[in-house]
Amino acid sequence: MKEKKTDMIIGRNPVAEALKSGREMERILIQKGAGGSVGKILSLAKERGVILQYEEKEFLDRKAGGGRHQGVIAFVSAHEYAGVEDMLALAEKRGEPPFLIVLDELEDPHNLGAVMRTAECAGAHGVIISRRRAGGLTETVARTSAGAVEYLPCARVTNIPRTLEDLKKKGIWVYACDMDGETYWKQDLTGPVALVIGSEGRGISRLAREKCDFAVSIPMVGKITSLNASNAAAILMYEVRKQRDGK
Ligand SMILES: C[S@@+](CC[C@H](N)C(=O)[O-])C[C@H]1O[C@@H](n2cnc3c(N)ncnc32)[C@H](O)[C@@H]1O
Repeated sequence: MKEKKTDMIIGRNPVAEALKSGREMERILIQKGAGGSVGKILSLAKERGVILQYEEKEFLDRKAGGGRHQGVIAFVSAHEYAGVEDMLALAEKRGEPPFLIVLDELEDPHNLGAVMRTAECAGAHGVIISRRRAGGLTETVARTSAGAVEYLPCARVTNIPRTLEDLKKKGIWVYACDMDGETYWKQDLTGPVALVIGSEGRGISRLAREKCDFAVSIPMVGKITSLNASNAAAILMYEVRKQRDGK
């Protein structure tokens, strides 16, 4: 029989968001005596009939590999990745031009989590990551995203340049986010857009860059040569939001 894959979700906020999103949940470990916002998690879990298992702090520490669990750990079915088609369908359902983020082999799970969080808040329709380098939607990503992974479609693709080519064929304008580009507020980002963000060390690969229609840049006036990838992504995603909201 095929074994069902499970993931752990650690911490109050991510577990609460997973419960609210309706994600299939096997059980939740609760630290004995934990109070405060745990009450909300308990009522959400009871509403959904999720099994609650009360344990001592040391037990949760062992499971989480440390004390960062805030008294709550959930076991959920492994994350299912979306396809680019699901993102386009979501855009259509919302009656909006597609708004996608493509991460060209970002490596730091904290950056991926932060991008997922901002993308969800800014109303993007999905984040596309590379199967080759990115570690996927791990527990660290889920926690850093503050639960955004529960709501925002994420697709894993084997070849980013080919994916960019496919997006262009679907009428989406592909923007390389790069230090060497046109100042971002001078660009019209109101149409169907995919923002490509490069990796922490290498930036956007040459092959991916060649597939981009435009390059957008956030002006750099200090001595440091680039912004953190998730910060750059956040600025550009909110420029799309601002332009789309007509402000
Ligand atoms: C840490 S930077 C990569 C730096 C890398 N050493 C390079 O030279 O490309 C990670 C990514 O964040 C985005 N980024 C950082 N600063 C940016 C800026 N000023 N304008 C546009 N995108 C930027 C780009 O997508 C970049 O590839």
